[in-house]
Amino acid sequence: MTFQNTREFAKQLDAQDALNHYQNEFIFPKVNDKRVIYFTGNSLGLQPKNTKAYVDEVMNDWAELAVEGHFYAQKPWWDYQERFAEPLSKIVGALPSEVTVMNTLTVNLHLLMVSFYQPKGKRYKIICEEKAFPSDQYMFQSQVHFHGYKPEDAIVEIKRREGEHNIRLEDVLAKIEEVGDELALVLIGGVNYYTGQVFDIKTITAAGQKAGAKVGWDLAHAAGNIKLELHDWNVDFAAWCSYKYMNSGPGNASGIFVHEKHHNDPDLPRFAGWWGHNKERRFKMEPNFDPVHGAGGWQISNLPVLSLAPYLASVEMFAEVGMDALIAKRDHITSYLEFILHEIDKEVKGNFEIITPSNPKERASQLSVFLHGEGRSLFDYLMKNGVITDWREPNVIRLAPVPLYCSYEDMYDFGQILKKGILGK
Ligand SMILES: Cc1ncc(COP(=O)(O)O)c(C=O)c1O
Ligand SMILES: Nc1c(O)cccc1C(=O)C[C@H](N)C(=O)O
Repeated sequence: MTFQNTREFAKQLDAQDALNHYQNEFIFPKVNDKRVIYFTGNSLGLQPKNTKAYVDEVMNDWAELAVEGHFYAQKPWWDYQERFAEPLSKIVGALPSEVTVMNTLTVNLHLLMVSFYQPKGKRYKIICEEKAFPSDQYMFQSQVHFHGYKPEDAIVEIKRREGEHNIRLEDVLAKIEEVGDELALVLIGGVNYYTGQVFDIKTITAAGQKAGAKVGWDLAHAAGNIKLELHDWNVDFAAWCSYKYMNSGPGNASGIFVHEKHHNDPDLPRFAGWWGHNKERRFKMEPNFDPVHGAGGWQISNLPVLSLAPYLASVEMFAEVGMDALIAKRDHITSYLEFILHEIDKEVKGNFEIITPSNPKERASQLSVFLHGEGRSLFDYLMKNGVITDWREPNVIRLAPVPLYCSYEDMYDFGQILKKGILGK
């Protein structure tokens, strides 16, 4: 399709967009009395209008039933997490028994590393991506320390080549081969938070496992954003947060995936708690731990139902929309945004550099743009004029045109505001 940088054209695309009406299901902040153009769903998704009803339901049940709500609430609290199995398994391409919701992302990755990072003899190294999200870097450092290794020896980063912004698949595979029988774990962000690069999860997982390692994924920027087939790709484990593309609210609960092949492994260590104990016998208060079969066996504490309520509202919306429809719009609107950026760049004789891969197979709902020659004042101008984006040092803005609530007209409007911000200076 040949794109045009006009309002009429953008409106035409909106009129043809089957997901366009979903923007009415969300609450947008306002700037200058106008709803904002929201590009930061990769950091914190917008609040869906129906979320409040899910939270109110728990609040009302708590008020009316108090402790009895565990068993007699409209959605009883004691097995509230089971409502996620079906819809969430579809979002991440898993069997229902392979997923559950609990804790928060970094905590879950630590807990999964208890099971899947078991350094022994010469096999103790972890491969991760260079400049992983800082929380992951701190996690790797503290995990290898905990096991008595030195981070500079045990953590192997896959580097970008000189002058390149993204990591090449061939370099990941070469590094796995090079580390070989010293490799205990590969753990990478499925979508890089800074560049938006999507990794080839299937190929990397197979290569890591061929080298004798376990392979896990941090799917913070992937869940609800890219097509995942975690079961078929034979991924050992994964975890994600729910507050970005899945719109569940600040700091909210995480999801985990543990492949079926590990469900009956008696030698797998894990940190246990009563919510991972045999569901039928949980309240018998027995002394010996008998894990729930499946990912549920990794649960520890009873559930933060108030934080799961918005997440449940979200997964039900995703089940209704379906990942295929979301992804079709995601690719189209991201390409339209890319086109707008190129057009404005020409008009202002600028020097924008989109550091996200241009190949649609290697990117999802994010374009990260190096604004050479521009400073933070441009970002401030955008924010003051109703474009919510984020700024990452040295001068990259990240733009996530989330398909559930961004419109093509938003992309056009953004281009006009950007142009004014640059030429008006
Ligand atoms: C890739 C990645 N990993 C980990 C985190 C940290 O998540 P949390 O604070 O929920 O543990 C984030 C975002 O905050 C992230 O983008
Ligand atoms: N969770 C966040 C927060 O509480 C404050 C600021 C940012 C965040 C984020 O989630 C950042 C996000 N992981 C990122 O990709 O930058």
